[in-house]
Amino acid sequence: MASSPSPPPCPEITRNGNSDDDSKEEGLLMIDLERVRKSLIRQEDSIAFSLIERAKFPSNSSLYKSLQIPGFHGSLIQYIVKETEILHSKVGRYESPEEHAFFPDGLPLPLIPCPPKSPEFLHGAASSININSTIWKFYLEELLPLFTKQGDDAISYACTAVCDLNCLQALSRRIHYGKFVAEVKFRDAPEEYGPAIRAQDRDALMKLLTFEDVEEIVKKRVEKKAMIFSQEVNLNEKDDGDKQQNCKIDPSVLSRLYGEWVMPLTKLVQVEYLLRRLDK
Ligand SMILES: C=C(O[C@@H]1C=C(C(=O)O)C=C[C@H]1O)C(=O)O
Repeated sequence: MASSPSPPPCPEITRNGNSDDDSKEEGLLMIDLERVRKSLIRQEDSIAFSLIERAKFPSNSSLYKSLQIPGFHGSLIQYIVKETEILHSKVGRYESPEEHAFFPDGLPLPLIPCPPKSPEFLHGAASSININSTIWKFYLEELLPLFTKQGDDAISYACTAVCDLNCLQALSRRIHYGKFVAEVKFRDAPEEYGPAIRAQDRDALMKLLTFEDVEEIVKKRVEKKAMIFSQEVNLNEKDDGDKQQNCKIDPSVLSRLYGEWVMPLTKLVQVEYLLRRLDK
């Protein structure tokens, strides 16, 4: 990945995190966790819509098989994602600590000027955490078969791949947002996290950062969002029919996606980040 200039901080968080007034800081950091959670809630919309868009196309499995492209070894999806990331890197996408490439090796530096440096919100170790290879694998192998119809239309591979790219990027952004979640949790209670970090105790960290009641709410909310966002909208109420049946995507897939992958992987990112949070 491009190494300079250094990434800008998350603007929402830094505004409050820069306070040097200790008496105010505690209250502000509580707000920060709320802000971070708000961002996660907004990202649910992006994930739900990206899956609904991908569900327009059949599985189109040829897209994921190796094929002959001059100068490239791999599948069409790999080619499209890799080339897109090269372009995005040239315009500074990966200078943001919220963005992570699926093919980070050898990305070009930005060709355009980047915003001026400001203090970073995350610990420097954050940039070494990238679990996109895990996200890539579960998305292609386990998630796609759950919400796409089996079949190959032979004509819309490129459009299908663009939808896959949007899904992958939305999932990656959400899961790696765990770095920000972990940072605000640490700043909020360094005395609780400190001993577990020094002992490099993964289980203790996982316990500290887990809120099961929040996770249950998240699963219910994403299922409801999937149902509302993917309904056919009719102006005549009598044409509404069975709302659940007319969905473009099975709403329970969203709840499963969050329960089995998104939240466990967000927590994995949080643990990985915290383990390095006190590194010098
Ligand atoms: C993200 C948080 O940390 C954990 C992970 C969650 C998630 O990924 O949605 C939800 C609750 C927590 O167990 C949080 O506390 O909001």
